[in-house]
Amino acid sequence: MAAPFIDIDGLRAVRVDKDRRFQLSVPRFRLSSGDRVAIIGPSGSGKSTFVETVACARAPASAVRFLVRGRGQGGEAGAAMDVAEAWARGREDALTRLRSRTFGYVHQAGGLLAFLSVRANIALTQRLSGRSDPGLIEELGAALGIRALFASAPAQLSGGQRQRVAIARALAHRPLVVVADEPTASLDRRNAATVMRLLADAAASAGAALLVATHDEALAAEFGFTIIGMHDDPDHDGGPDGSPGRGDDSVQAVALTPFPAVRGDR
Ligand SMILES: Nc1ncnc2c1ncn2[C@@H]1O[C@H](COP(=O)(O)OP(=O)(O)OP(=O)(O)O)[C@@H](O)[C@H]1O
Repeated sequence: MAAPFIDIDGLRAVRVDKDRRFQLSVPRFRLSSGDRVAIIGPSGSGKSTFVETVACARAPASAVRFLVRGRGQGGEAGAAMDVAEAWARGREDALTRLRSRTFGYVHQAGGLLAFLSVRANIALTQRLSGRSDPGLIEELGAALGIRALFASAPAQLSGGQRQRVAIARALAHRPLVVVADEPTASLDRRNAATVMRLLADAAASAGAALLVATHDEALAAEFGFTIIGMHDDPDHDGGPDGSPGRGDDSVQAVALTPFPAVRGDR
């Protein structure tokens, strides 16, 4: 059995506002090729914090183990990188390389660049990762039904069309892991189901793992996602950094439910 792309034990992420402190604990999380996982929870429960941390866009406060098996120079799945150590040592270049080659990111409202055409938006991830592949851009355009929109500007598209372009962009550099943060939040039910289907199919045919943050558990269940929820963390007892302990109203502490044993290797 191949090693997982993401391998996390005992991760803690912290966000500090003026008078409030939010802490997320992740006891264990693994993501392997072909996995389809949905992080479910109400607004403010830490879904974005989790997926951004997994995608190496946000530094963890601490982690017992945080390994990401990224793409090597030639595009193959390479050796695992110790992401917690890379953050701790300020290895920005290594983290940037890992992000641009390994992850494809779909933002809530598409996150397209207004001054670039649809085609140039899709090509962006290939440029950033140094993997030019015009043929794949054409293929994705056809598969996602946006080929006719390539010369358009993002402002000319509907919300559903923008999300399709965002999906194409997230897959154009052949990432190992596709991360989508509330990809259907701004869409009506029909468009949300269409976008989720396209996202799931595109990730599956690319052999990528898919991690989605959503408040729509029914939609995630419909598309066969393994569902992981957020819950209040009764064990929160203050951190080693001198953070407040249990019973302090200024701390909201939540934990990611441990990954369910859905496969024999977990
Ligand atoms: N910019 C910020 N600065 C400080 N704390 C923040 C910031 N953004 C969010 N938080 C805190 O982190 C917690 C988790 O936020 P996060 O965005 O991860 O939740 P979410 O589940 O993704 O919410 P939503 O569904 O509304 O996007 C929030 O409850 C808030 O207290």
